[in-house]
Formats: sequence, C-alpha cells, structure tokens
Amino acid sequence: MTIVLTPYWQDGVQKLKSSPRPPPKPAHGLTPPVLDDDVHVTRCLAQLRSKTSGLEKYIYLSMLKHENEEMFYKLCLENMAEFTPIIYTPTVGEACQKWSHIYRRPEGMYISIKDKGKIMSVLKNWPKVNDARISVVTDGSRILGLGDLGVNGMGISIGKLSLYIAGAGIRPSSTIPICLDLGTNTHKYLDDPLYLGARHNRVPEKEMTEFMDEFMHAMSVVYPKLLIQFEDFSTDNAFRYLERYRNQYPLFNDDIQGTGAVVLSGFLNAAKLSSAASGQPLTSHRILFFGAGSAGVGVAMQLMSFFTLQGLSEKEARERIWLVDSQGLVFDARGKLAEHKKYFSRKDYSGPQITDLLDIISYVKPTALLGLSTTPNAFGPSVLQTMAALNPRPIIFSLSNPVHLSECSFTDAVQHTNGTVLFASGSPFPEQRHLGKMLYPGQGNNMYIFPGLGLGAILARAKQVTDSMVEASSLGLADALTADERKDDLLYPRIERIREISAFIAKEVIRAAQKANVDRSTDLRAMSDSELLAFVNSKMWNPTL
Ligand SMILES: NC(=O)C1=CN([C@@H]2O[C@H](COP(=O)(O)OP(=O)(O)OC[C@H]3O[C@@H](n4cnc5c(N)ncnc54)[C@H](O)[C@@H]3O)[C@@H](O)[C@H]2O)C=CC1
Ligand SMILES: CC(=O)C(=O)O
Ligand SMILES: [Mg+2]
Repeated sequence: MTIVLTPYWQDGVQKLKSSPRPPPKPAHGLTPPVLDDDVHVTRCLAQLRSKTSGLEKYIYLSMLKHENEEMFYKLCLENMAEFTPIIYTPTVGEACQKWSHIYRRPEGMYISIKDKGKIMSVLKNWPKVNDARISVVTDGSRILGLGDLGVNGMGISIGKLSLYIAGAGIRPSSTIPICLDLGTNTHKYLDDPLYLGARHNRVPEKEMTEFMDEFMHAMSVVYPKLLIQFEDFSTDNAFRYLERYRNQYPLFNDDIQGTGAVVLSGFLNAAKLSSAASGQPLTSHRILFFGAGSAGVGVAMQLMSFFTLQGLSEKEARERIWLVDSQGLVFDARGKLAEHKKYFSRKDYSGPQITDLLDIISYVKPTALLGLSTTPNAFGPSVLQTMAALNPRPIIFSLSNPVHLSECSFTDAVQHTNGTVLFASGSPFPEQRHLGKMLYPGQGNNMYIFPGLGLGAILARAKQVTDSMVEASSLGLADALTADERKDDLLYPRIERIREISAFIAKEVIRAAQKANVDRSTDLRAMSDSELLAFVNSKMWNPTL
C-alpha cells in the first residue's frame, strides 16, 4: 500500500504503518508507578507554562496532542483563552513559516500535483476513511497575512481542525487536515534545503483547475459524508474555487464566508452601541474597508445583509460600503479592476485617485473602518483621532492576522480615541484599563463561526452550504451574547463559552439548511428547538479524562 501520511518526497525514508493517532496505553511496568491522570494534567500545564517562547509552546502542544489526544483537548477546553493564541493565530503563523524546520512527525494528508491522475487512490490511504466528516483544505498560497508558504501551510489546516474539535466537539478521528502541494512562488522556500514541498513555482491556472476538479470529485467519492472548508487560498483562487464547487459539493470558504459571518456578527453588536451614542439610525452607517482581497470583499458582501435586514434595498446597502486597496479608493473611473472588486467599486466618484487613508476618510466620513489589508499600523494615531472626531463611538476593526500585521493594536485604538472605540481584531490583544474602566477587545476571527457552522452542516448532512446557513451562523453568534457580556460592551462572547456558542450556532445552521431544503438528515425537522439543541449537544465529542 502507498503511504501518503508523510510528505511524499520522504517516501521510503519514513514509513507510517498505521493511524497517526496515539497508540494504546503501555502495558503494566512500562510507565512510572504513580501516574495519576489528574496529576498529569497539572504536570502538562506546568511544562507548557515553563516554555518561554510561543513556538516552543506550540511544539510542546503538538507533541502532547500526538502522545495523548484526550489530555491535549481536556487542557485546551479548560484553558481556551490561553491555548488559542498558541495552537491558532498568532503562533500558528510562526509555526507555518518554520514548518519545514520544526517538522517532527506525519499529521494530515499532503496531496501533490504529482498525484494528479491517482488522487483517489491516495485519499484512500487515510486510516479512518469511514469516519471522515470534515476536512480543512489549503494550498498554502496565502497563509494568514504571511503570503505564499507552500506546503508549510499544513499548520493552518491542523490548527483550524483543533479548534473544530475543541470548539464544537467534532470527533478527532473525523477530521482530515489537507495541504495541497501545487508548488510555491516563495523563493526563500524553494532555496531552503529543509523545505518539505515540491521545488517548483506554482502550476498554471489550467493545471491547477484540472487538479482541483479531480481532487474534489475524489474527495466526494472516498469520503461521501465529508464537509470541506477551503482555507487560505490566494484571493483569485479563493473566489474561483468557491464559485466552481459550492453548488456541487458541501463546502464553504472560511476566509470569504466565515470571516464575513464573524464580522457581520460583531458589527451588528457594535453598530447598535455606536448608533445609541450618536442617535443616528442603523441604516446611516458608512463602512470603509481597508483591504479588498478575499477577506475584505467577503466581509463587505456579508455586511450587505446588515443593511438589507434594516430594510434597505440592495442598491442602497451597496452605497453604504467603500473599498480601498493598495492603490487607494476603488472606483470605476480608475480603470481596469479585478473581478471581485467590481461589485463594490464606486460609481459616484470620478475625481483623481485618492490614495492617502486620511484623505479617503475625510471624503467618505465612515462610521466604521475595517482593516483586512495585512498592513501593520495602517491605522496610525491621526487615523484613529479622525475617526473619533467623526463619531462618538467609532467602530475600528483591525482584522489582519497575525498580530504583527494588525492595522492597529487595542492599546493604540483606546488611547487615540480616548476610550470610545468599539474594537475587534483578528488576533487577540490584552484588555485595557482606561480612566478606571476595564475595556475588552473583541476577537473578530472566523474561529467563532466555522466550528458551529461546520457542526451544523455535518449534523444536517447538508448537500450544500447556502448563504442562508452562513447568515444564520452570523446572527446566531450575534444573539449569543449574555446580559453580562453586553454590560461590558463586548462584541463577541467570551471564548470560554465556545462550546455553548457553537451548539447554538449549529442549531441555527441546521434550521437554515432545513428551510433551504439542503438537509439530508430530514428526521431532525420534527424536533423542537430545545430538542434540536439537546441533540446537537449530545453529538459533541468530549475528552474522557
Ligand atoms: N480576522 C479574520 O477572521 C480573518 C482575517 N484575515 C486576514 O485578512 C488579511 C487579508 O486577507 P486576504 O483578503 O485573503 O488577502 P489579500 O492579499 O487578498 O488582500 C489584501 C488586500 O489588502 C490590500 N492592501 C495591501 N496593502 C495595502 C495598503 N498598503 N493599503 C491599502 N490596501 C492594501 C490589497 O490590495 C488587497 O486588496 C490577512 O492578514 C488575513 O490574515 C483573513 C481571513 C479571516
Ligand atoms: C483567520 C483566518 O482565517 C485568516 O487570517 O486567514
Ligand atoms: Mg484563513
């Protein structure tokens, strides 16, 4: 049998004979005399906390997950706020950048362009074929805001699936992290003797599409119950392959749809607070996007429903949104535009190109400024002060990942708006005390959405992931705030409640799938809401330690 759980270029170097899951407990005498699970939990946590760098912590936790999956997830669930920045953004970004250097053992599947023509047989090598329910698939071409990391992108598929397991109780054996190796255009990696991927530039679009067609068909045959999450494809491919396959297979794109949903949710909560302070109606919000890639445009599309839910027409909603890319304001008269920018390109401006963000802000007078640009510190003091001068409670979301690419920090946002800011960021920032009051940053990251969206789609056995299911996940998240969280002006629930939130989102997603008639588990239709919620909770995997 061909083995593909190890990068294929190591074939013959390191053969894996069975599942990558931990082996059964060793026989009596092969462990210390007193190895109490409860005490070992404390020991593992102490070992983790003794590491000084984020990357060391990441490596330690990867080892722990491999050695003792139950222990890893127990600790993760009990310490979500501490673990997420390690297994996910920001540290997962550094782990991906150094993946070929820190690589220790096989995890996930690597499917290479060299496998074209035999992808199905490769997929069958996965040890738990019948269990497969959810796969996160990346081609590594735009990992967080870090660019084309090639096969090093495997870390993001693994990280997202760890959050599925911890955050939504997906059974670990049902998850398949996949990294497609279609080459990389990053020369640093091509020149690195330790690089784990194919040593050539990315293959042309035609060859990639042929590969993707075969891959998607093979996935649907080998794993008939699988939901696919596309992750961190470069913007052109993100839109292309979402459109190409979304009506054919159960799949969604996390960067376009998951991000859209999480930002809509935080925006709904922020806009209410902002409008309460300004006395202006919700329909009067004006949203400026700094960054017009897959994430920026995905969020802009989802935010259309913020306005249409308030009764505006599609045209009126679109007029509340402005895009900025690396060349400045996006408008028709500027000339040729990438396809994904056209819908939001302004028709009402035809003057000279405005490039400076401050000039764009004075022209647009936004109530909300959303950064998805991978440009660190783009929201400097004068931008923040201008937003505060325009709005009693400005909405500033600096959503680029990881932390060092964020458009501004929470500290700066608080300081330069005199604490009035309604803030969310893609990666976590610490809370701030301002004039004696504790202020909390929101984490506007799709990690709040995809676990519940995925769980709902899996339990409904959805044929497709419809826009209505994505919107339901977003509204579900917005509604999940408790009175206590609202009292602290939180835009997102506390991450410690992720299981409860995911269950609620999953229930809403199942209902939306039923309404759209894409559910195959039609027996769930007869359940009342409370029965459905109980059913969702009963399906969540829990570590048994
Ligand atoms: N918070 C979250 O949940 C998520 C955050 N992201 C983050 O969003 C960022 C962008 O992702 P994509 O849209 O896929 O990337 P992308 O590379 O396709 O888009 C970046 C956009 O920013 C614009 N840009 C770059 N430099 C600029 C500058 N100096 N001034 C103005 N605009 C500039 C580009 O023209 C492009 O429109 C990444 O950092 C990613 O990590 C992505 C998905 C989810
Ligand atoms: C969070 C995420 O999906 C990204 O930054 O790409
Ligand atoms: Mg992503």
